[in-house]
Amino acid sequence: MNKQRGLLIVLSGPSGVGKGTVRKELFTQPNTNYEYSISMTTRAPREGEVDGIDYFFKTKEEFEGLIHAGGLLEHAEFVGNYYGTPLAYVNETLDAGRDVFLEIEVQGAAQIRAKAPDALFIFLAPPSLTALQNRLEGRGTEPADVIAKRVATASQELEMMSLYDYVVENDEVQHACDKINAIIKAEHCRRERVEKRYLSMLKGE
Ligand SMILES: Nc1nc2c(ncn2[C@@H]2O[C@H](COP(=O)(O)OP(=O)(O)O)[C@@H](O)[C@H]2O)c(=O)[nH]1
Ligand SMILES: Nc1ncnc2c1ncn2[C@@H]1O[C@H](COP(=O)(O)OP(=O)(O)O)[C@@H](O)[C@H]1O
Repeated sequence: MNKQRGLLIVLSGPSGVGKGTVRKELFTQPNTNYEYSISMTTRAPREGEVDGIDYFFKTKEEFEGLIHAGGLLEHAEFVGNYYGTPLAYVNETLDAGRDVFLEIEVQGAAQIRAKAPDALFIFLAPPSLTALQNRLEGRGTEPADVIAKRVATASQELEMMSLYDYVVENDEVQHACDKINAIIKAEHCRRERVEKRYLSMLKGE
């Protein structure tokens, strides 16, 4: 029998909710069987960010070239910059039977839902809008006007929550990680059960 294709896991949510923090924590834990897909962006690197680890940093022209060449699974413009997921890496990894973990904003997640409805969609939600604003201010990576734009965008992003398979509140990082791992495990069990049922139906059992 062919190796089962990996599961595409999409973690999304508003800027500042803690997606990056939760994702990094998930990847420090043993027994994570998923691979992180490093995104492309035209945003300038923040202090300490490394090309090829945090993002593949691209010029606007390079990014637009990738869009036209069909090199991205999804892409979106977020507060003045492009962000996108490399298509070849995702397909190759899934075809090799390994799960792929994307950490992206909501417009990109909606594009993936249209193209790959069998992906697993998890929305990371803040305990409150005030907590979200505090986290963005506390991170200190953006000036006040950019924070204001990100908070304004967050209200629209939160409205997309109901389109996701699961909503996980990021109250405490470890708690959010435990919930995400439990969801992924449960999804694998569900898929195995569906496949078994389908195979036995094909065999006429
Ligand atoms: N659509 C899409 N969004 C992405 C991608 N990579 C990152 N993002 C999202 O773009 C938004 C801005 O990212 P960034 O500037 O790094 O800020 P931060 O995530 O708040 O630290 C965040 O919501 C990211 O999750 C991607 O490949 N595609
Ligand atoms: N559960 C949490 N409780 C308190 N602060 C958090 C939590 N998760 C993340 N943070 C903090 O919030 C800020 C934004 O987190 P980050 O991971 O950069 O968000 P995102 O990637 O969604 O934009 C960071 O300063 C981070 O340390």
